[in-house]
Amino acid sequence: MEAKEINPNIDRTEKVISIRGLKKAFDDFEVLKGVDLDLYKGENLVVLGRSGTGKSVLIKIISGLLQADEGQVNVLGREVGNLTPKELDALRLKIGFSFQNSALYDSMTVRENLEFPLVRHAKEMTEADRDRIIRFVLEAVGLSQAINQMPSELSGGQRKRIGIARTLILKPEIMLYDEPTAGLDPITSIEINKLINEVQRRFNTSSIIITHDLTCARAVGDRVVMLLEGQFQRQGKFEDVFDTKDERVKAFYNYNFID
Ligand SMILES: Nc1ncnc2c1ncn2[C@@H]1O[C@H](COP(=O)(O)OP(=O)(O)OP(=O)(O)O)[C@@H](O)[C@H]1O
Repeated sequence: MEAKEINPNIDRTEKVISIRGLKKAFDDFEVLKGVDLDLYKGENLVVLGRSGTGKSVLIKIISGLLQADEGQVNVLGREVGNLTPKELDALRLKIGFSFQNSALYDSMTVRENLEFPLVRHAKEMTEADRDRIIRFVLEAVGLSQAINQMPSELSGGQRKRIGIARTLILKPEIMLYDEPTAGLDPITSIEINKLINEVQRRFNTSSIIITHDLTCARAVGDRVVMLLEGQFQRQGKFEDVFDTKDERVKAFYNYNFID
């Protein structure tokens, strides 16, 4: 897979997420030991790390699903830890989550799955507008023909696309992708990587992509950071992150390309 052509439209004067000194422990197990992180407007930032290093904990804290023990977590100009539940709900509407399992409702058609967030959060919208937006996001993910299908009739890659369409429907400013290529074959993974880049360009989103798939990291990351032992040890362009004598980083790279 080709390396990412860095998005020329990144605005490095505007941070959509800014984290300083973030710490999080569960009982006496310190998962995040003082993490600093900035996400710039229009940027795709990949967070790499082995299983259990705290990548999911990080995005749960960003979205207010978990409380930090220490540190500042600023998202779209708001300090997440200080928000009321109502303010947090409003902030979350600006964040699109693409979950590992796509989180579709199996008993609803694709159209109904996409309609669901609009019915909940854009109650005043006319049916014609809803229909137009549903068709627009389906076209954006390349699945216009699936509108009346059930999720069970779709492949893993197609379900992932519908999951992404459902997050796009509320026009998020930030996208959080949790292991977007997990469980997908290599060709479908490449298609999802392309889609992540298309979403970035077309919807002008800023994204955090958490993954341990180096092909994905290389294909979608304008910048890559590596979470190791509770801190970001390396950051930069994909090639720079792995241009190191650090055995832990080299082991991660070699393991990924073992097969
Ligand atoms: N609510 C919780 N209570 C207790 N421990 C937790 C909780 N959430 C996460 N952990 C622990 O924090 C550590 C980091 O978990 P996390 O899910 O963030 O890992 P990850 O890097 O996303 O890994 P994976 O790639 O496997 O999803 C793990 O050891 C996990 O057991």
